[in-house]
Order: sequence, then structure tokens, then C-alpha cells
Amino acid sequence: MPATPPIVIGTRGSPLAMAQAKEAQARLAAALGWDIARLTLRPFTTTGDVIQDRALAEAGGKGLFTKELDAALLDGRIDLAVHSAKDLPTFLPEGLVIAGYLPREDVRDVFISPLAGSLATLPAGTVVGTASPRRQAQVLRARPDLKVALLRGNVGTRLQKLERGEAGATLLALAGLKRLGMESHATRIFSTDEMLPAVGQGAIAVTTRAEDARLREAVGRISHAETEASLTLERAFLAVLDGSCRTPIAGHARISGETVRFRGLVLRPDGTDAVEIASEGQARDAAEIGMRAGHDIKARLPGGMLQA
Ligand SMILES: NCc1[nH]cc(CCC(=O)O)c1CC(=O)O
Repeated sequence: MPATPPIVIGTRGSPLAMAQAKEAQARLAAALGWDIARLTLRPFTTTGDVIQDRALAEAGGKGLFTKELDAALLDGRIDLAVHSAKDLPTFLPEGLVIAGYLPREDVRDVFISPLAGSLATLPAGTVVGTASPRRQAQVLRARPDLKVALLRGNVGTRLQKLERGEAGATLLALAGLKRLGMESHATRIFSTDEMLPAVGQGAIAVTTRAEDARLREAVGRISHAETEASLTLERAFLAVLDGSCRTPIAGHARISGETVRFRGLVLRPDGTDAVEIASEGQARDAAEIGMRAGHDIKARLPGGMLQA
């Protein structure tokens, strides 16, 4: 056994976060040829886990699921942190980097309801529960006759609240349900044309200290190239637009061979206005394509839409 110290992996403690961290742990152990016991999982409760009574956008927005893990990375209590890429803020704190991404799960959202088989057939006035401005805006854009109410909590909690009738329907990421083995709860899977996913949806990012060359190299070995290119594009798009965390923004990049195709969408929270962009290019130019898409859509937004 080499004398290298164990690697401590930080994660949120929710069942989904733990499943994701275990996947990262297993892939890293295999890549390093290490016994899995030398990669320790350390669960954390984040501000985002504690705040349950309001939308996170209202509680100060980005980074609420990550800042405790960021602090632990920076002061050396953990060596790596595993995050849903969707929950990562646009800009990481100084000194931290995304060292790699695990292979992306299905990016699509699902519709879940005991009342109807699809969003299109929900009775008028039904309350759709979600905490996501992006889902709210797209729901109201398709069905202005529905109502949207805040529904928070981890995946299991939200499904329980739906069963108790706190909402008539909800939307969740298929990726999360699959990782929990709960995809049978989905009433219907949206196409990405019907419900454009969040930037990063379905992908798992591993962050570490920028200065830690050894860990960056180790995570780089398990990083999935196509996922990395897609996420680079999507996050470059977000970086240009991220004027306000309350603005509903969606974006999805899809790689086939050398080519990447991207769709982006900026909406008003009430769904009354939406501006869309589609672009295409070489996967190796991902960052540039994302930035250009961001600037192009920004130039076409009606006044005030980014501060809405
Ligand atoms: N903000 C909550 C969150 N962060 C990541 C996922 C699901 C997994 C993913 O999108 O990768 C979820 C739950 C959901 O949106 O249904």
C-alpha cells in the first residue's frame, strides 16, 4: 500500500446526494485502483437543506447547496465535493475548480400527478407545486390557466407532499428519480422541446482545490468528455446571462460525434414572454458557442427580463 492519505469526499446528506457521492466514490476507487474504504464519504447539511419555507432565489440565491462544502474544501476538512451540476453556482469561489463530471444521466424533466396523464390534460386551475422558477415559467407558458405554488424538500419529501394533496402535480428531474430507483413515480416524461432542462441537469460535478494537482488529475481520469463539453457550453451560456438568479433560464447542449447542438431559453416567471436560441457547432468550441449564445439571446431580450 502506498503511503498516500485517504481522500475525503464531501456531499450533502440527502438520499440523492449520497447516491451521487457513492457513484463518484466507486468510479474514483476503480480509476485509482484503491480499496473503496480509502475514499471516505462525509455528509454535510447545507443552508439549502435547512431553508424549506421559501424559494431559494428569495433566500439569497446561488450557492446555498454548496457553500458549506466549499468552505470545507478550502480549509482542508474535505478533499473533493460531489454536487448536482444544476445546483452549482455560476461562478465558484476563488481557489476551487470543477475537476470533472460523471457521465450525464437523462436530462429530461418528468410530470407527476394523480389527477391527469400529462400537463396538457390537467384540469384548469390545478395547483402545480415546484420551487423552480424555470419549471414554473414553462408550465405557465404552456398552461396559463394553471396555478403554481412553492413545493420544496428533497425528492422523497416532495412526492409525499404530492400524495398528501399539497399540490395537484409536480415536476422533477428524471435523473434524480433514476438514481434513487424511483422512476416509476413518473406519470409522463417531458420531451426537451416541451420542458427545456436546467443548465447542468442530470450531471454530477466533482469540485476540488485549484492548487491540488494530484486530485485534479485523479478526477480528470474519471471525467466524461461528452458531459464535460456539454456542461462547458451550458455553463458558459449561464455565465453570460446570470444577471439575476430569479430569472428563469433553461439550456441544454447535446453532443453527437464532433457536433454540439444547443437550445437556450429565457422566460418571464409568469410565462408571458420567452426568448429562445438554437445554435450548433464543433464540440471543441463549446465554451465559445455557449458564450455567443448567451450574448445573442441577451441582445434579443425585452427590457427588464433579466431582473424580473
Ligand atoms: N435542486 C434540486 C435538485 N438538484 C438536482 C436534482 C436532480 C438531479 C439532477 O438534475 O441532476 C434536483 C431535484 C430535481 O430537480 O428534481
